[in-house]
Amino acid sequence: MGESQLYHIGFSKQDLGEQVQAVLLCGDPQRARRIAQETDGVDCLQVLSENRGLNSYLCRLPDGTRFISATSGMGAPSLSIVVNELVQVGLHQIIRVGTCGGIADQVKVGSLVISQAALCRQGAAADIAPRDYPAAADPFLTVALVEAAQRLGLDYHLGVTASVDTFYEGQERTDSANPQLLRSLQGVTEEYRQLKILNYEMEAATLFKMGLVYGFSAACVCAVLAERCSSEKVNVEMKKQAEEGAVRVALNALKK
Ligand SMILES: O=P(O)(O)O[C@H]1O[C@H](CO)[C@@H](O)[C@H]1O
Ligand SMILES: O=c1cc[nH]c(=O)[nH]1
Repeated sequence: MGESQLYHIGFSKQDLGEQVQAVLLCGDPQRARRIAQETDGVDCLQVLSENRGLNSYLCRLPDGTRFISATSGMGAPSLSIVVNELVQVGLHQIIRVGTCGGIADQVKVGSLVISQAALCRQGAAADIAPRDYPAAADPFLTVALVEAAQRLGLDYHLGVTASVDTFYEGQERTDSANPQLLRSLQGVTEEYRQLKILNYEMEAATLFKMGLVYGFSAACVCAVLAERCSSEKVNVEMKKQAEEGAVRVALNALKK
């Protein structure tokens, strides 16, 4: 690794060559790879790094738009490191392309949630800004995602996301190694449903606070893989199709 390459993401500003501003950022490294190498209309110009499984790829769309497809890893601590380094190499626009569990009744498996803001139950975010600092997405980039979903005719919901630090306890799952939830977490999903929160995921709120504090545009589109008010299960049969919808929306929002 050369000296100017960032320690975790494993590439430097120089590796990007021409101007690149946007990143599609996924928790799953294989989703980042599929966007770059298996998506119609995406030309993968270079594997930038696979350091620590934080895969990143330099890509080009048919209209010439260059972007990076990259992995944040799961959860806010990993995302905070990757995003900090992406900003250091000059990236200004970060769209999280994730998966989530639906909370609101209308948020069904296979649909998409575009987050306008997030409830932040994330420890890492407290190292970025005070706890009460807003976790709001960039409005312009969020509208670009909404317009892309409309153009593509995909089923989407726009609203508030709950970003939490754990997939099991924090999302009120009891079918796990820890069936005994803290009293403070018992009933939290129903409380969020009543607060009109749309979905659970694990990175958006910290990304949004970082965007506002560091001065880059942040947005998030997630594919819905579970309906948490009726089940704890992730619907693996629908995963590929739902993820492809989120990827198409993000790519469509990037076009010049
Ligand atoms: O599919 P990704 O982008 O990883 O997002 C969701 O999936 C992971 C949990 O399964 C968490 O990272 C959560 O936010
Ligand atoms: O239920 C889910 C599904 C995907 N990702 C989450 O964080 N929760």
